[in-house]
Amino acid sequence: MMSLRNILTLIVVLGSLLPAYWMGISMIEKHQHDLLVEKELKLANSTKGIRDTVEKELLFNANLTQWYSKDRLMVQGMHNVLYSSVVRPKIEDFDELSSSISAAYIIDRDWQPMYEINGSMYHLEKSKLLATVRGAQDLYEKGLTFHTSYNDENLVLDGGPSGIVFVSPLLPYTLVPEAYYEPQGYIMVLVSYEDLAKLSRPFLYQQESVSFQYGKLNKLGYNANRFVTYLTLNKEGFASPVELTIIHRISDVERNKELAQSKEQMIRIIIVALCVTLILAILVTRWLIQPIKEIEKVVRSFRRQIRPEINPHKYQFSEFKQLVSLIDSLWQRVTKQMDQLEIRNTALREANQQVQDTNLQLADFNQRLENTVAEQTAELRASLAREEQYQSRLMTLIHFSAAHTGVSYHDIPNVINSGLETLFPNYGIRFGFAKPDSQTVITLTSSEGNELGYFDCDVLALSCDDTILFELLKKLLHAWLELEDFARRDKLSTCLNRTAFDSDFEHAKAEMQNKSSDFLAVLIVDINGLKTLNDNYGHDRGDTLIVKSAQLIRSALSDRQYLYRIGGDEFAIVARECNQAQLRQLMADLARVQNGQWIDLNDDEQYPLTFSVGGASSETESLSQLISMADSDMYRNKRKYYDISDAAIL
Ligand SMILES: Nc1nc2c(ncn2[C@@H]2O[C@H](COP(=O)(O)OP(=O)(O)OP(=O)(O)O)[C@@H](O)[C@H]2O)c(=O)[nH]1
Repeated sequence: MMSLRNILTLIVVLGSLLPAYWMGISMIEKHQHDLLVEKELKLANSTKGIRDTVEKELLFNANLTQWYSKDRLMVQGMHNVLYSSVVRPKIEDFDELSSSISAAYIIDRDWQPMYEINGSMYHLEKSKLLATVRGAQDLYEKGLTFHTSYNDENLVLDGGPSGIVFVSPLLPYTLVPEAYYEPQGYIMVLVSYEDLAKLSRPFLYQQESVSFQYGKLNKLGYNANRFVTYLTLNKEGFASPVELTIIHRISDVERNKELAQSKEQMIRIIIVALCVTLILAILVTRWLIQPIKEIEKVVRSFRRQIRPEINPHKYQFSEFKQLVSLIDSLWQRVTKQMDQLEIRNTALREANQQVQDTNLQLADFNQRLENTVAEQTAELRASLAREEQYQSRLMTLIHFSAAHTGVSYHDIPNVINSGLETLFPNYGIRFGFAKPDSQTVITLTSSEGNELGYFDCDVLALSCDDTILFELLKKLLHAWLELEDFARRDKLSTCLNRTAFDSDFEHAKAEMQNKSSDFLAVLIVDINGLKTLNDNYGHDRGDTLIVKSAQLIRSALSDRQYLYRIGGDEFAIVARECNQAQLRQLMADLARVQNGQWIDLNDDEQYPLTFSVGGASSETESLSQLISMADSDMYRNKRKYYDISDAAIL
């Protein structure tokens, strides 16, 4: 932003320089115009000066010529030995009187050259000039002066080769018009153009020249560098007026140089005038802006919050004094009000700080409250989700436990495992009727001690909810499996019953056909002499025999070999992975376990516990023939038993 000081400086400087500049330009233009006029005037004056000088000189020379032609001593000296000695001094005086006479000849009445000044009589005698001037004899006899031009370099020894010639007859008489005279001789004066040009030199600039032509030349074409004037010299005693063409060759270079020098001088003067004006303008500006600078100082001081020292004598103008005084009073009022405002602001800042502190505390409290609410909400949401998931799993469990209808016994593990995968997808819990080879087996046992099935499950890995859910599942399954087991169990012997045998044997055959097991063996066991015991000691004793027989048979079996009571005193064993050799071993074991076995009838009576065993393995028999072959084998062994018994009794 421009300051008032700069604008004022600009106005003063421009206001003073611009008029001076315009005035200077106008002066230069006027001066140039004057110079051009002066140039024309000088040119005209030069030409006039040349013409006047030449005219004056020629007139002077003509006068001298005529005057000397009437000098009595010279006329007498022409043909008089006594006076002849005065001719030369006379002619020498003549030469001294005129600065422009190039040569002068004195010629006798017979046109014989006699004296010369700066000439050659020899050459004059032979020159055309002499012949020419002789031709004007009738003019001489009238006492007139003849004039012509010459162009012969030999006629003037020290001077120009061309010029004007004046010839006047030497007459001892006073001239009377229309009278005839007899010339006593002739005086011939040669004025060279070169000498006339020397006389014109003061009127010429360097590189300018002037030349002369005898007569009036009208055929000169226009040339801007040439100024032509005509001189007509008419004098009493001349045969005719002398006409001379003066050709002044002008040099514009020199004249323009003079103009340029004059213009340069004028410009210098104007520049000096402009500088002086500028200095004056600066001085005036400094004087004018002094109070403005003082006001600026005052304003800067106020801006720095410092009250300046105000000196009224530094201001030339009363307006500035009033302005500074006004600013000072305003500043005092503003300072007072600012102090009051500062006090209020301090109070407001403190109040604001308190509000901010309170707000911060509130914000902190809100934040903590929000965090607590968010945490509790998240916990609640998670709890609800867990509850929902738990309920969903419970519902799954309920649906699962309620969907037992129509499931065959051998499909039960598949159904249970499917349910386990749904309920405990992350734990890999498995269920089966066969005991797995694992460290984490959980056995499901019936209320009567029968093993209903096996879980392969790491209970410790289960979460609290999953443990509860698993226990619930176990209980539900326990009820289901116990019911199934009850249906498959013979009450008396606690062995599996005939229904279970039919089902299990069909399942075992199916496994064989699916190649999931190598061999299958079936054994038929029939108790010996049950009818006799029943008949003689009652059914209770018979039941005891059945129960103890079942216990003995079971003691000989492994985990993969199952015992079934398929008739009153008849049992069946289904043995998986059992070839012919293993079958023989099992039959041997069954024979071994019954050795020395009996039941007590009373204190001193016992009844032998024996049974006949027959078996068949799929290694040697077809599956469809296994039971009948085992049965046949058992009867064969029973007959052997009785044969041996009968033989012993007999
Ligand atoms: N105490 C008792 N007897 C039964 C039971 N079921 C069937 N019996 C009897 O068992 C007897 C079987 O007779 P048999 O087939 O001749 O058998 P056995 O007397 O052992 O003769 P062998 O088989 O040839 O050795 C019948 O008298 C049946 O009444 C039962 O649950 N309890």
